[in-house]
Amino acid sequence: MVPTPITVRVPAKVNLHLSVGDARPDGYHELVTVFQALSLTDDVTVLAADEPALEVQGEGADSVPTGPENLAWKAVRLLAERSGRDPENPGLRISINKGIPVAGGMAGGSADAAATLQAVNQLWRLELGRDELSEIAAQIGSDVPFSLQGGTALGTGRGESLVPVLARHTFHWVIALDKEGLSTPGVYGELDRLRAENGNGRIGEVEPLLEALASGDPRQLALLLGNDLQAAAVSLRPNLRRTLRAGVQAGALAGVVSGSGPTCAFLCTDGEEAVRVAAELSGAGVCRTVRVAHGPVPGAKVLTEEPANRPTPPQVHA
Ligand SMILES: C[C@](O)(CO)[C@H](O)COP(=O)(O)OP(=O)(O)OC[C@H]1O[C@@H](n2ccc(N)nc2=O)[C@H](O)[C@@H]1O
Ligand SMILES: Nc1ncnc2c1ncn2[C@@H]1O[C@H](COP(=O)(O)OP(=O)(O)OP(=O)(O)O)[C@@H](O)[C@H]1O
Repeated sequence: MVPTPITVRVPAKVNLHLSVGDARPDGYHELVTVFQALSLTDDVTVLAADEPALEVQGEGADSVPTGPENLAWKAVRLLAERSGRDPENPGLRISINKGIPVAGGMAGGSADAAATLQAVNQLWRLELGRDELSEIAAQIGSDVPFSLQGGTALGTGRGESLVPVLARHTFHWVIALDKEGLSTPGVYGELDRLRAENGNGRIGEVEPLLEALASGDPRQLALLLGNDLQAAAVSLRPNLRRTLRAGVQAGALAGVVSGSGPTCAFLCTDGEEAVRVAAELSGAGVCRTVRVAHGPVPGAKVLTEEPANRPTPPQVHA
């Protein structure tokens, strides 16, 4: 019997706190970060097929590679090797429906890799547990374990070592997408360059932010959002300064560049206020598109409903 296709929904992430240490000998930077999974999602469907194929639809689909460099194929190769299948001909077709901005600092490719791990684990009945999947996820990329786990988590090492964090209540966000993406290694490289030139501007300790998350008060959390990569992203994309200012002028409590950027995330007092801020920011003409989102949401999850029933995320075109 041909197994039924498996669809997994997987969230974007924002780093509420991203403290970047020095570059390590392996080229990675030591991080202390707090991830939150947001309600912008990709759906990844995996089904058995004679010829391997990968198709991408949705937000930014044209700029996503469909060949072996797609992180979803990397996930398949690792699971095939582990289960004694041919990594070059795994007998799978993958279909990705993107709602997460591509190259936006929201872990879009990592999300698809995490979703593929979940889907193929189920399709091939591998019965790999959470820890095993997490260990494979870390071989794909630093953000992939968090895409599997979701929620709110403290990440250390290169970001792959996770512990869940208590976050009371739901937080409401406005997400401003820029015209083009930024390269993650390029932004880390720019931070190294800026630090060599100007010394070590670093955000503070993570503990006050963890307390704000536990209190559930968005006003307290807003004061503590911070990202060491922000200066580097702004240096490479100076228009982000204007976007960050415009979000706060529109009524957000605070704004921060998401991960390596160029997406900016604005924290708002509640859901209604987020919709209002999104409309105003959209009218300011500083970014390509504005979305509203909330978090935390769960990590990669097999969908029991039909993907056709997927709710359309609220979207405001700038
Ligand atoms: C910016 C963040 O999104 C914040 O969560 C992540 O640090 C990036 O995670 P990612 O996209 O999964 O990154 P990876 O695929 O693991 O690494 C891509 C490149 O980013 C840089 N990189 C990544 C993670 C890290 N802790 N230090 C780094 O310097 C390295 O140049 C690396 O070659
Ligand atoms: N499934 C995928 N979806 C999107 N991009 C992918 C995928 N697989 C590989 N890529 C490549 O990865 C690059 C970065 O895309 P991605 O959307 O993961 O960036 P990002 O969100 O900035 O990543 P991160 O926040 O993890 O640093 C893209 O330009 C694309 O070439």
